[in-house]
Order: sequence, then C-alpha cells, then structure tokens
Amino acid sequence: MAIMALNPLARVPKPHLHFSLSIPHRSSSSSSFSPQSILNPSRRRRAASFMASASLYHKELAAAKKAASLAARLCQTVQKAILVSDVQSKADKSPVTVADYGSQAVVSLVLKMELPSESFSLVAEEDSGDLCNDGGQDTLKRITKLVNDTLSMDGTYNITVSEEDVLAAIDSGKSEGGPSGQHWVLDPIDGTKGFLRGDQYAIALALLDEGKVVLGVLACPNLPLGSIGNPDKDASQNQTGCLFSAKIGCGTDMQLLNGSTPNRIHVTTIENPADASIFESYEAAHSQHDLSSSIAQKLGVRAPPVRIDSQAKYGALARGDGAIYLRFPRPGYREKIWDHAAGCIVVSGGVATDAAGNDLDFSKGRYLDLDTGIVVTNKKLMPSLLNAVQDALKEKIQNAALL
Ligand SMILES: Nc1ncnc2c1ncn2[C@@H]1O[C@H](COP(=O)(O)O)[C@@H](O)[C@H]1OP(=O)(O)O
Ligand SMILES: [Mg+2]
Ligand SMILES: [Mg+2]
Ligand SMILES: [Mg+2]
Repeated sequence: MAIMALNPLARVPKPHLHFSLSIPHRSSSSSSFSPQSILNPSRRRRAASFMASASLYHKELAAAKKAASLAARLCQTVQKAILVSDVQSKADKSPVTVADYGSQAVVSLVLKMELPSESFSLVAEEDSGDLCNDGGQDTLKRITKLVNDTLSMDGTYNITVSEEDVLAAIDSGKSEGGPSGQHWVLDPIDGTKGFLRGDQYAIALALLDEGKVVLGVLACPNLPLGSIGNPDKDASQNQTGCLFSAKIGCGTDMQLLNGSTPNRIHVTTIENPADASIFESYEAAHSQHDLSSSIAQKLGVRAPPVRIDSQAKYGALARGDGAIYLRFPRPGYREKIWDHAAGCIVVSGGVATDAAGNDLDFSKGRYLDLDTGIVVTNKKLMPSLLNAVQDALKEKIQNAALL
C-alpha cells in the first residue's frame, strides 16, 4: 500500500479520508456517543463538505494519473529512437507521430479499464482517418505494438489489443464535449514540435463536469524537477519527468513521473510586475512574440522571456518557476479545449483568462471561443497584466493602421 501511494502507475487505490475532529471528552458511561451527535450544525455541514470534496473525483484523478503516466512512457520510448516513418503531416500541416496516436490509444484504454462502471466520453485531438488510408497499415502495426508493449510494462493489465481495438480507442476521442455530463479532454502530445526537437511536451488530460474543469493531470517527461525559469545548480536539475495533478478546490501536487511522494506546489506570490518572468511559446508561429515584448516593456519586466513548448508552461507556472504566461496566436487560429483544460486547473492558485479578462469557457464543445489571446498569472498581478495587454493590443492596431 505504501508503494501504491507513491507510484502513479500503481493500481488505482480506494478513497482514503484523512479526517480528524477534536472531540470533547465524554464520560465512558454514555451509551449514545458518536462524533456526529456532538457537532453543532455548522461544524457538521463543514465536516460533510470536507468529506465530500476529499472523495469527489478521487478515483477519476487516480485513473487519470495512471493513464497519463503510462502514455508518457510510450512517448519516451518513441522519443529515444524516433524513425523518419514515425512522423506524418496532418491536413493542417501540423506534425503527428506514432506517439501522438499511441498515447491517445493508451489513455483511452486505461481510463475505460480503470473506470469500467462510468459512462465514457472523450474529447481528444487525434483521429484514425490517416491511419486507415493507403500506406497507413505499417504505421498502425507500429502503434499497436507500442500500445501493447506499454500496457504490458504496467504489469496489471492482462490484455493484448488488436489493430482494430487501437483504431477504436483512438476514435473514442471524437466526442463533442459540451455543457452537460462528464467528458474527458485529452491532448495525447501537447507540443508535438517540441517532442520532435527533443524539448518539452506534455500529455494533458482533464475531466469536465457540467462544462467545468474538475480535475487535470499534466505529464511532462522532459521537465526538470528544479525550476526551469531560474535554474540553480542543485541535483534536482538532473532529475527530469514531472507529473502535475489537481482537483477542483484541492490545490495542485507535483511528483516525479517515475514515482515519488506528491508535493503540494504553489504559484509565485510576487506582486511587483518588474520582478516577473514571462513564459511564451517556443514556436514563433504559435504566439505573437512582439506582443509579449510590448507587454513586458509596459510592465517593466526585466528578465528576458522564457520560451517553452506545450502546457509544460502551465506546470512550471503552477510551481512558481515564472509569474506570467502569454499566448497570442495569429489571427484566425482557434484554440482547442485540450490545449488548456488540464493546464488551467493545474495552475490552481493562479488565474487564466482571455485578453479581455473573461474566464475560459470549456463548455462550448471542442473549441474555446475567446477574445484575442490567453493570459495566466497570480491574482495580485492580473489587474496590471490585463491593463498592459489592452494597451499593447491597442498600440498594435494603431501601428498597423499607420502602415
Ligand atoms: N498555428 C498554431 N498557433 C498556435 N498554436 C498551435 C498552432 N499549431 C499548433 N498549435 C498548438 O499549440 C500548442 C503548442 O503550444 P506552444 O506553442 O505553446 O508550445 C500545441 O497544442 C499545438 O498543438 P499540438 O498539440 O499539436 O502540438
Ligand atoms: Mg497536434
Ligand atoms: Mg496541443
Ligand atoms: Mg497534440
């Protein structure tokens, strides 16, 4: 049991409630003694709500951690020795690899096996279309082997999946999501370009309940345990592979992907924007870096921006490596829910909004409808950040009109 609690790949444990109340001394002669009977109504309500939130989504979070950790193993196997034939281009010209497909299949299969009694809806990035075309057969064989090797590595699943099973597992991610019921939201590899470069990427998995993100997990196989924004030279820099997990109202934990005790993490508490450091996309095509520079200048930020791929930025922000995440895609780009759902809940002590300060709305289906961009920071810095964002956007429009 002790090992199971430390290892995200262990069998999903039953909920444990660590619940203690100070109970006044009662004479042992009392025959009707019970803690509930001596609590006043408001303490009883608080106790009940504590117990409810501790157990709510407990088994779903454990299943999500296990699914994302196993998918991360598959991705690491592929990244170590990637073949030219492992990479393809999608219709929108973005890359997709056997690891994206394999990760999606593993997460879908593991969630179904770990939560057999729950109805299953998954909103995920990939589909099997290109694998079913001419020439897709060899790729599908390779993915199926990767999936079977990964499931058998775990040691708790006694199954072998067929190519058809893999196609079905990938295509179970076609749900439209929406405002009612529960939906899993998955980016099997967020930051595929980072993955191909050997840099940062994340397996990002979240659960929506009635349109709200209620839990999220980010597996970041290449993220160092120590701070990425301000690396010091301690041994934690040599350890890589972080698993972030968060449940609504319960804060965020981080542990090593290969198993360690989860530690509670917190966003930075800095209040002076000049002390902030800014995270943004590594890929210039994914976010307008000129806007970030202009915002940084208005805030008086001294440090140069830190460019990182994927939702690893949200994880790094959640533990205070940096203070601000700025994301301004080119006009016309539509943000997808799987690119932000897990990240937003993982950065639980902070706030994520669009450029106008509106909360992100995950209840509208596969896309996020939002104003211009996404900004994330702590609660103290958000008002000055939003002012700087509005000024920078206005200035950019005025400058464009002058040209
Ligand atoms: N043209 C684009 N503009 C903005 N984001 C994009 C674009 N193309 C892909 N993405 C997605 O942006 C995210 C990477 O963000 P970042 O640039 O912050 O690393 C990924 O989710 C990536 O998808 P994918 O999941 O396929 O890698
Ligand atoms: Mg992609
Ligand atoms: Mg993505
Ligand atoms: Mg992806």
